[in-house]
Amino acid sequence: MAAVLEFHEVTVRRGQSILLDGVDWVVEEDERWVVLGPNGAGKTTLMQLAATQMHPTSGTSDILGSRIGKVDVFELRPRIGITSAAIAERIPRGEMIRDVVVSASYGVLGRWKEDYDSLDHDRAQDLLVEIGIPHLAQRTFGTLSEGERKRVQIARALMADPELLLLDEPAAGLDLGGREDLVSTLSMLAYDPDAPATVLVSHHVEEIPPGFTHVLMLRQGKVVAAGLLEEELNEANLSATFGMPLLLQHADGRWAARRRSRRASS
Ligand SMILES: Nc1ncnc2c1ncn2[C@@H]1O[C@H](COP(=O)(O)OP(=O)(O)OP(=O)(O)O)[C@@H](O)[C@H]1O
Repeated sequence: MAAVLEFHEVTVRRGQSILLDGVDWVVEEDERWVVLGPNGAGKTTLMQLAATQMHPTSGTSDILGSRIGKVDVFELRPRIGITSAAIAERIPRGEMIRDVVVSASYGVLGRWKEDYDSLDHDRAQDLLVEIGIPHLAQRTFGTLSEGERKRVQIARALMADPELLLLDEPAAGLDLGGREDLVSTLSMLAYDPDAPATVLVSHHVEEIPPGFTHVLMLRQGKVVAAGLLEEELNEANLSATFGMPLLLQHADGRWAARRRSRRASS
């Protein structure tokens, strides 16, 4: 199995701050990773490296078989699908949903004068069906709920048939129903053998979709644990990652965590 992402001793420094500190990480093509960590742990920095938007200060980063720093990243980027709040902000509010999705095949945000052929439109429509929102094709982005917008972004990220899918906090800001809808969509993708290698960033174990296989846990730029979810996602690692004693439950493929009560831990 080929590695789609390979970080070796990756460190990122900005002035006196160390954003990531000696990170080793390998993602293979059939794996679905969740990256967990508290605010400021370095998750966004890690995603920027994975998206080829940043170089390590030291160490090496290989994405889709190419060493970052020695390759034209503009050739790599169309092979990577990304959803993030920053990208969502740049989607024009008056854009029709089918155009938000189809324009990803040209790597543009906001339709201009490109010609898309019927194959592109068919693929965009198929993705909207797969993500569960075909009825929104004629709506404009500005009229959608947060949960609907998140799903449009996932369809858009899949449009160019990427080899690596990066989802930066896709459930942020969703209500309970929206989160559950999104988790089940991501779970469906996780179980699809044709879906790309996927990395999902989250603050919450409740957002881990069934079918995800691996976890990377970060605290203060350092890897606390990385490996198979069933081995590495445990109370000791989660408590060390979030810096407090946590109880962790796992039932029906879903995870839940809460602070261990002081009485129970004494
Ligand atoms: N240019 C910079 N100079 C100095 N420090 C920075 C710079 N950019 C980010 N940081 C710091 O690096 C740390 C990691 O930031 P990052 O955004 O990667 O964390 P995160 O895990 O994504 O956090 P959150 O969950 O809050 O989004 C933070 O403490 C942040 O303040």
